[in-house]
Amino acid sequence: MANLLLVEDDTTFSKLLSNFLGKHGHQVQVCSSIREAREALGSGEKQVSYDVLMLDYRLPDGNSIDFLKSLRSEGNRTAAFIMTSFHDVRTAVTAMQIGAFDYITKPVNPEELLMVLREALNKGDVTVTAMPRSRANVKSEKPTLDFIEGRSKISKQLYEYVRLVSPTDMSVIIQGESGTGKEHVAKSIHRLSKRSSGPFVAIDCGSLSKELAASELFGHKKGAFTGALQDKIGQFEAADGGTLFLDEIGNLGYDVQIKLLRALQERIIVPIGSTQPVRVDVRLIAATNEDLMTSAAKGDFREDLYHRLNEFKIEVPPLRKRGEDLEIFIQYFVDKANQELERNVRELSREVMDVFRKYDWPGNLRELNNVIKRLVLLSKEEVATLSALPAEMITAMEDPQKPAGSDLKAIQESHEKEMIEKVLQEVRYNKSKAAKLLNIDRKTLYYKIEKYHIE
Ligand SMILES: Nc1ncnc2c1ncn2[C@@H]1O[C@H](COP(=O)(O)OP(=O)(O)OP(=O)(O)O)[C@@H](O)[C@H]1O
Repeated sequence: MANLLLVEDDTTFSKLLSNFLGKHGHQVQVCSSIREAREALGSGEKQVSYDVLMLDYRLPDGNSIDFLKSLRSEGNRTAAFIMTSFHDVRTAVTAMQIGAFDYITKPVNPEELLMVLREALNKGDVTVTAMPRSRANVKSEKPTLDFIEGRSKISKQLYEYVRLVSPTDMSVIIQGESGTGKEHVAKSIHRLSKRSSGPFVAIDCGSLSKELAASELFGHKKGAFTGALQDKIGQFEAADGGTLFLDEIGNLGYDVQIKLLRALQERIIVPIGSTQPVRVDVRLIAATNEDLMTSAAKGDFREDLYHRLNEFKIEVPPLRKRGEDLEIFIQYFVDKANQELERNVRELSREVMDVFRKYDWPGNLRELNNVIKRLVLLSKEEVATLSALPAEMITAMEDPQKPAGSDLKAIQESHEKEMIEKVLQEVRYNKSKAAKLLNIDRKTLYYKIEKYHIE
């Protein structure tokens, strides 16, 4: 039996859901707003712990992504998943970056809900999936080989770079949208490196609170701060002789960035509260889904650290640009889901394949994996048909405006480009004036002019 916190403002739906989950032996605390959820979670000594948080995306007093973000920054690591209507899927994708375990689309399919819940319970809280993903790795984890490279030109180039940089000791930045497989690429680099018999330690910087980040990375001495009840080894030391993978590195605070730079330059770290430097031999791989150059230009990320990390950069392409790979990945995920869920789906109907080819997969491989898992779970026959896809996905495909209108990033960028061009014309290409009017610094403006090929 699990202890669940359900935050959902649709009372009919939350009643249905809690009855259903109750029948499956779970205890459900229902709240209809963020304020109520905060009360239910308690604080300090009165903190109540839950096994899983189930959050509706839109709530009367805010959205659950911001809510989860603030919970994570307060150190709450309870496994969480978000329930959202199809139109919010992109937002849900960002939720995964901040440590939501998964998302499911509404209307919620009961079998799918139980599957996601089971997986969340198996993984436990995100201390087990994020940082401790590293702790489990401390003893030289052999990265799993359960991945495929793909055959498209862009994938071939990706793995050519991987093979090129692996044997060196260069720091690497892996850049790519959420769910494209950056961690997989990092593991491949480790596996092909001279350090492969050493540990591969992965840390999700997005789920580290500001207060705990330094201690997680560099360790601390007993009594260094309230709550430091004993000495703790940081992940840098845990990765000694191997590879340290920092996912979502852009989320590290400025102070930690300074310490990180020192660790990279001098190959020593100093645990919090200690005066004793510790020598470490670690190769660093960092992943990001934002452009660190822009963050550096904006002053959010230290430029010196950026250059130190950027000895080699690898771009992991979004799924929509991987062409023929889509089919290979579909087959791979169908086989995997058949095995996991004890199903026997041999193929996807032509209509399903059509939808898959037209869809632009904002959540990339992770989203494809999730959609296929659901499809396989709901398909009792050998051929999976449209009926097992979320209805909203099909509607979106039938809407001719959809492909052009759904890529939020593309829309944003095109607006940004238009605005920059307009302002530049207005000030007769005086870049200082333009930067002032656009409320960005000159460096960022130059960067964007280059990025958008503005003449
Ligand atoms: N080459 C691959 N072969 C098979 N599965 C893959 C491959 N790359 C990624 N995946 C699967 O896709 C999902 C996302 O991969 P991964 O976590 O590496 O992405 P990411 O880019 O690091 O995500 P995030 O930006 O959220 O940190 C995982 O379930 C992973 O197993």
